[in-house]
Amino acid sequence: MAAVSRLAKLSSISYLRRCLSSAVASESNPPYTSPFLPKPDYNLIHKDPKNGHVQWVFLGCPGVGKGTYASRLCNLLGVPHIATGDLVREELASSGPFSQQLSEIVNQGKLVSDELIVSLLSKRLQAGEAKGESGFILDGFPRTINQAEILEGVTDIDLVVNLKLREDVLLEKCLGRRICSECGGNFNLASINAKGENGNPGISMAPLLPPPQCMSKLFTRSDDTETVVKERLHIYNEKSRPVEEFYRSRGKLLEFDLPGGIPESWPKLLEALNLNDYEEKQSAAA
Ligand SMILES: Nc1ncnc2c1ncn2[C@@H]1O[C@H](COP(=O)(O)OP(=O)(O)O)[C@@H](O)[C@H]1O
Repeated sequence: MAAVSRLAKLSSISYLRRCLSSAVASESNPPYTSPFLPKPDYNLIHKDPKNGHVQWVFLGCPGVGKGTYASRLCNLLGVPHIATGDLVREELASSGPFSQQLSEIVNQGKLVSDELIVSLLSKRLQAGEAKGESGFILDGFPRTINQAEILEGVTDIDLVVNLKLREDVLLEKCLGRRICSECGGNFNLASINAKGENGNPGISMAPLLPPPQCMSKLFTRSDDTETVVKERLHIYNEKSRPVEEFYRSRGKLLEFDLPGGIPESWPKLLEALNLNDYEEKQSAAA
């Protein structure tokens, strides 16, 4: 973005480098190893995932549920959930210097410049570092090959989860999405019953209804209209789909086809991540 100087770009990228490498290099916390690397060390994740050494990325089309599943995993593993879409919306709401430009970009379903996203992400990491955070699950970043290369230049990502769902279902989910203006909770009013097609099974998802106290405070994201969602899906295919191949070729991509709503998908995702026992132990200890 023109308003962000090249110097600011360089300093934010170097800040990202410092933050991320300090999280990786801490001696008391040896680097986390993903169970999906070519030579997996399944023990590490079961020993103490609460040590914060999770450096994961969630990829997937708009509406697939990156935020829902990434935030559940973050709660389970005790690491921060960093969603660049949330950072963009916070910046928009703050009426700061970029908010006008951002609102035009977001409401057309386009991507914000790599420069500005890296700058917002760097600020978020700086704030987290000040609070003693380590590890992360990134949701919605990287979204371009350039962003993936910047990230690769500053730290090792252990695992990239690619959530997948049919495009007709993605559209219905985005149109049904509602957010509570008070608690920030994400809900969905859509009741999805998509028939099987091309040899693939049908898919059903029950609505994710808000509690009664949120009902009157629900709003729809301004970019969740049919035209804008279709544009976001188009941009995903053009700019973000290549990021899947970027990680696939590095042996870091875990493909996960969502079998249904949260009740069906969450246990299967934990199983795919080798975390099902871990959740049971956590609940027993709680
Ligand atoms: N990594 C990124 N690069 C560029 N733009 C981004 C990025 N992350 C978020 N955005 C902007 O914020 C908007 C909302 O992002 P997000 O909440 O992740 O939505 P989605 O449901 O499309 O995954 C995007 O459409 C885009 O304009």
